[in-house]
Amino acid sequence: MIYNPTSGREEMKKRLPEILQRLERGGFETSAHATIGEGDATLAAAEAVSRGFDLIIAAGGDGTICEVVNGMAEREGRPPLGILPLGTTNDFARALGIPKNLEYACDLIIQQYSTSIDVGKINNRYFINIAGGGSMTELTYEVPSKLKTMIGQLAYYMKGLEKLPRLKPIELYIKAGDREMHEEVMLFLVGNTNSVGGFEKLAPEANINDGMFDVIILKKCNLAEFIRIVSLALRGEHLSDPNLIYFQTNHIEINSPDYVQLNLDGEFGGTLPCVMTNLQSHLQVIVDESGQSIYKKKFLEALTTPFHLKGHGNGHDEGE
Ligand SMILES: Nc1ncnc2c1ncn2[C@@H]1O[C@H](COP(=O)(O)OP(=O)(O)OP(=O)(O)O)[C@@H](O)[C@H]1O
Repeated sequence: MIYNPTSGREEMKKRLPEILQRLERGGFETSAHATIGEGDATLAAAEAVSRGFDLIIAAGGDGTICEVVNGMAEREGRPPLGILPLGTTNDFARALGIPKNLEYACDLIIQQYSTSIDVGKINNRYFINIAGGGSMTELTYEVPSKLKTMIGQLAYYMKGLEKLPRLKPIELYIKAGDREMHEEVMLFLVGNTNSVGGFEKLAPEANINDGMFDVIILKKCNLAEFIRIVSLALRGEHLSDPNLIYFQTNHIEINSPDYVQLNLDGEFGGTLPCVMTNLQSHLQVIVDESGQSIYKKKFLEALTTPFHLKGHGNGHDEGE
């Protein structure tokens, strides 16, 4: 297990022994590595593959999972990946239906049912959820970790509000299949899953193993339009808006005369130009076999079992 002790609200600092014990009880012999800073999860994952571990668990936010995937993606004989979501938003875990409750997420890993997922390759790096650039996309790595520890998701909204008055368009040259574009845009997002930045309906058509990226480009607009489109996106009603360009592709090249930073799964990922290719079904990831999260199942069980009330059982509250 490769875990980031600083992810989200730093839960792993307290819960490591309990989590390892749960996995051991589930039949695993475990070894844990605490990351010490940027890039460490990538090195640890590459080493875990060469040492022949049967399973690698990434415990952290999307940034940590992405670093782990970067250590595994190129290696032959890579084992499946398990996820313990510990970040602030956990878009990737949400897209795969992996519960945020750590006990349930461990139980899922113990079941060891895996499915293959697409991985995005961008220049010489990899992403699992999203690559993007332009206004607001740098927000995810500008929010200080301490602030996220203290106030969670709210830290992103605060930073977003602070940046709103300084929105600026960028000039992009885009090539994807037969499509060639030259546009002034506010931002571009290349998604691998349907869940981005806590917006669960941003790319409703996205499928985790269809071999396709979902590309969303917001054309140059003013502040009022920007806010209107963000609120439409929250409801999943944004795709037909004339300010948006939306298409699917498995390969895209983006260039710009401007200095444009790239955001890969919530972390800084270099600058444009970039070439992105979708590596279909490249990685095995442990998910819920029935497609319904254990958390949801237990919740539904609790609703439909008349005597599943407080004081019944061992008194240990496993709910979220
Ligand atoms: N020991 C450490 N101390 C400080 N930073 C670390 C440490 N280990 C890893 N990191 C950094 O943490 C970042 C990844 O954080 P991660 O995405 O897991 O959590 P988060 O940022 O709290 O969650 P979210 O992305 O949902 O907001 C990477 O930039 C990585 O370099």
